[in-house]
Amino acid sequence: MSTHIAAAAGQVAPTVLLPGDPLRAKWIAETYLDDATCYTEVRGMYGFTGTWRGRPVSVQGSGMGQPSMAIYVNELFAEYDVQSIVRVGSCGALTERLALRDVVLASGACTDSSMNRLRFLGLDYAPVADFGLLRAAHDAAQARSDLTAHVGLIYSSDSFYNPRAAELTKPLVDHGVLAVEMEASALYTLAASYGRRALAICTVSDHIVTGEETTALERQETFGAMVEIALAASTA
Ligand SMILES: O=P(O)(O)O[C@H]1O[C@H](CO)[C@@H](O)[C@H]1O
Ligand SMILES: O=c1cc[nH]c(=O)[nH]1
Repeated sequence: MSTHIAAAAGQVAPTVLLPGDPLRAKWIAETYLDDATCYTEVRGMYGFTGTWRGRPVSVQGSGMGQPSMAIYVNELFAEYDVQSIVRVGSCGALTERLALRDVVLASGACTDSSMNRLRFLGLDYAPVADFGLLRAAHDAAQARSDLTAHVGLIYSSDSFYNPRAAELTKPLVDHGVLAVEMEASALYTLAASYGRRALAICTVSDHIVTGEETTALERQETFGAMVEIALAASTA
């Protein structure tokens, strides 16, 4: 086992879906994977491995925010030789171009986090998605008539509650940023540093402009379209 994941060597699949919410991980495993077994419950951050259409797939909770996510992703890449990680998250829409439950395929991620700034000695690094995963996810999304998918930039914030949120997000929105969440930027940077593949797919769970929102149970159990796109893209 690694420091925070109780799996033995070989128990984690090369392809991992990564929701922030460990109960969304459990729901994904129970709903989509065949023969799923739980390989870790450490800190309640569940991880499961099963198969999807005959291909081995794991689903691992990451917790909220880049520091928590980075613990799991570092261990998945370094200790379990994971090759591809697709985050399946929720996000807040920053523009009326998006509607509640739309899906965002994050081509790149801006951030207010100091994690990249420290890694790159103060320089601005541009964390981007793996193009193959992004293209496959876009193809899978385009094949569906039940959702609207957007490809574009998102904002990975260290703060869910920020008294200066409107002031900080305005220039980002003015430069095309679609939505806010809390993990993609560091995920893309870690994938680049390990030479692995990563993509963040997020469903709009709340709308910062209109004030609409989903419930906690809906965020846990009803974002299936995003999961199906992630499974199709990561096993293509
Ligand atoms: O729904 P998840 O995947 O946790 O993602 C979003 O939800 C959490 C905040 O409520 C943050 O982790 C944010 O990135
Ligand atoms: O980080 C997040 C996630 C969902 N919704 C938000 O407003 N922020």
